[in-house]
Amino acid sequence: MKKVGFVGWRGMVGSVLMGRMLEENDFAGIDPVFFTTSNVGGQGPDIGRDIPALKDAMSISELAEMDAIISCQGGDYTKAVFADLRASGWDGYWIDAASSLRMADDAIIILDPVNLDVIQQGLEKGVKNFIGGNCTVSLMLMAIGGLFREGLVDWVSAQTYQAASGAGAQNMRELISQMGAIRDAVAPELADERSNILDIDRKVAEAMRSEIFPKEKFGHALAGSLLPWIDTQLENGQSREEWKGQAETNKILGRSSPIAIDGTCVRIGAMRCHSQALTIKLNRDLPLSEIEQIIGSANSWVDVVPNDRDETLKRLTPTAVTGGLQVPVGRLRKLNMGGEYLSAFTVGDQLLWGAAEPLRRMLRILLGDIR
Ligand SMILES: NC(=O)C1=CN([C@@H]2O[C@H](COP(=O)(O)OP(=O)(O)OC[C@H]3O[C@@H](n4cnc5c(N)ncnc54)[C@H](OP(=O)(O)O)[C@@H]3O)[C@@H](O)[C@H]2O)C=CC1
Ligand SMILES: N[C@@H](CC(=O)OP(=O)(O)O)C(=O)O
Repeated sequence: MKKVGFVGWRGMVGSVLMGRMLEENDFAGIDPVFFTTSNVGGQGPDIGRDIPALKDAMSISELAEMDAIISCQGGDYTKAVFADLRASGWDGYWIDAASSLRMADDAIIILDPVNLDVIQQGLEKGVKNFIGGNCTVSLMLMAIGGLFREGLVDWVSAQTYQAASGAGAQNMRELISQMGAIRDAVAPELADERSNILDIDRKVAEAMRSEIFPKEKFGHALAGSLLPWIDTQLENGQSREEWKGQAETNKILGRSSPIAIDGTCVRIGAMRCHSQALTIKLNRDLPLSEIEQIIGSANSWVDVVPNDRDETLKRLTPTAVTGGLQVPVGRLRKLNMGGEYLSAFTVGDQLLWGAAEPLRRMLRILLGDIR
């Protein structure tokens, strides 16, 4: 029985992880120990069997008793304990949803349907740090990993439509509050079918620009609008989210000669699904049917949606995809620029493949259940 410590299990990503682990009976093969930063001695989650009281997530000696630790607690927590834990001589497996350790030389970014070979080679070499990738990058690779696997990609430009969940649980709540505030600002006019739409529009804009509009978390109106900047500003003009596209994709794929990936990352008012419009420069002019076959056979979750209006609107939206592991990719067509220029649109649940799912699967890899 492997002792596995869980930190951050009651947060948003952690709760999704717990739900998936229960669905997949992942607790059966391990001896789980739950940690907390706020409620030492309290009750852990209901996993259908007795578990010890919550342990102190800041205690290096208690963490050091674990064979593996899965953290969904966030980057600040990782920065606070990881170095001290390793310095104490702890040699267990560290599996983390936070970005802090992703680009470290002694860490592998985990997305096993795409890079199981890289993970296995790392394990053979003694790598002990396995970090979940950025949600946008992971979902892009789940969608078009087949094209990378076949060596067909010259470059990718990704224009993203990212959900509120990527900014955190409180931001999801704020998005809904913003929607409510907009509706409340024009409730009488909406109830009157004869009211003037331009009056409604003016009142909505006034409400969204007003001082009392709920925007503490996002800093701006997201509902009824969009925010074309995610994460911090870099000197080269990219946002950090945009920078992650190339850096993490190439690390996940284990490439020494990087493939160029770039685009504009945009926050929109979806709840937990990130969408992306991809322009892919192929190095060969392959027939679309062959491209669809390569994309669709890359893993068990990618789902090629025919480039048909009704099918697209039924299957390729955040509403259709939310809460599911399938990663649909559609709008596949050659662009006017030429036969090597492919357009695609993909949607994925960023709390599943974008956060929790690679972590639980890494545990299964360590247990020898995924190979
Ligand atoms: N949100 C996302 O889309 C993604 C997030 N990540 C990473 O995962 C980390 C955690 O993200 P996320 O799950 O969104 O963070 P949350 O804020 O939901 O949870 C983090 C921790 O906050 C504490 N907490 C305090 N109040 C509450 C409350 N009311 N309900 C639940 N937990 C509470 C809990 O710690 P305790 O029990 O110890 O008090 C919890 O583990 C991020 O910092 C990021 O590094 C990675 C990929 C995607
Ligand atoms: N930055 C992502 C969410 C996230 O947590 O990313 P990362 O794991 O790279 O910090 C978003 O806002 O949608």
